[in-house]
Amino acid sequence: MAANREDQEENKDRYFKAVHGNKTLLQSEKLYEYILETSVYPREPQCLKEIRELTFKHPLSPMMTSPDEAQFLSMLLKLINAKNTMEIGVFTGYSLLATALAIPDDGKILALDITKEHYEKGLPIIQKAGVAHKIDFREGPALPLLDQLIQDITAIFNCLMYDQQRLINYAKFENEKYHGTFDFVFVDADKDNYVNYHKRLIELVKVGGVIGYDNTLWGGSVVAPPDADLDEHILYLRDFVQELNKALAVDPRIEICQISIADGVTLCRRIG
Ligand SMILES: C[S@@+](CC[C@H](N)C(=O)[O-])C[C@H]1O[C@@H](n2cnc3c(N)ncnc32)[C@H](O)[C@@H]1O
Repeated sequence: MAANREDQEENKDRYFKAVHGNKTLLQSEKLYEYILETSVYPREPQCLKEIRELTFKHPLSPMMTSPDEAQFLSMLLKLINAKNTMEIGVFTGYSLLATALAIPDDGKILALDITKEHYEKGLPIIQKAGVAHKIDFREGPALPLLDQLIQDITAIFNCLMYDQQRLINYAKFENEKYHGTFDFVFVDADKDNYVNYHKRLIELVKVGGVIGYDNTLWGGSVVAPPDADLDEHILYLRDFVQELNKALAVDPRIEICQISIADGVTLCRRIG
């Protein structure tokens, strides 16, 4: 019986690690499990649970946004009344579905991912949840897609300006044109491009809007000593995450807040 209980505990531990990977910075996995079991899973909508369970079978499942972070983002979206949103890095769609559920019925999510392959796995669940109409998924590397978006917005404003230039104050319009339209942007993709994303997103998010950068503590590696024995992939991206954190800390156009949830998420509220 005792051996059985030990086996069960060991299986539980193995399951926990397989499922959650390194998705917590908490000292104790038991504490993390407590948070999930007490506050997150009992409140998790059935469709999110389905997409989570589907994703756990995927070999890349540790990439999924953690359920406690998704719950946090969902609350944040409601607090700021977000309606027009963007997500960079969709994977199977767990954080995307959490966003789609949190915004109003006429809300929008521009969802960018380099591949549609994983999104297509989660899509039937998103459709069944009745929120697919809020999602505009675009496949491709996000950086050129953002550049195109900025070009399109500029072209629309230029047309408007041409039509209306006798009626409005040109200088005022010129200032307004980049003042962004997005209430919220969640970035959870290629870390080596985060600084490049920030250069674009700061134009696209509205003043008062929020950009959330995921993985900004990068498994705690941001404070690892130079001779630490880190995985090559972690080590390579750590420099980019540190560079981003430094850049955000001194950017006068935003207020920031580093949230120590999951792998760290930095919220940036545009103020200018
Ligand atoms: C950490 S996963 C996103 C997890 C997702 N937020 C979730 O809740 O499951 C990162 C995603 O970024 C995508 N990605 C990587 N590089 C990209 C790029 N250059 N442009 C767009 N998406 C990219 C990957 O295809 C992957 O789906």
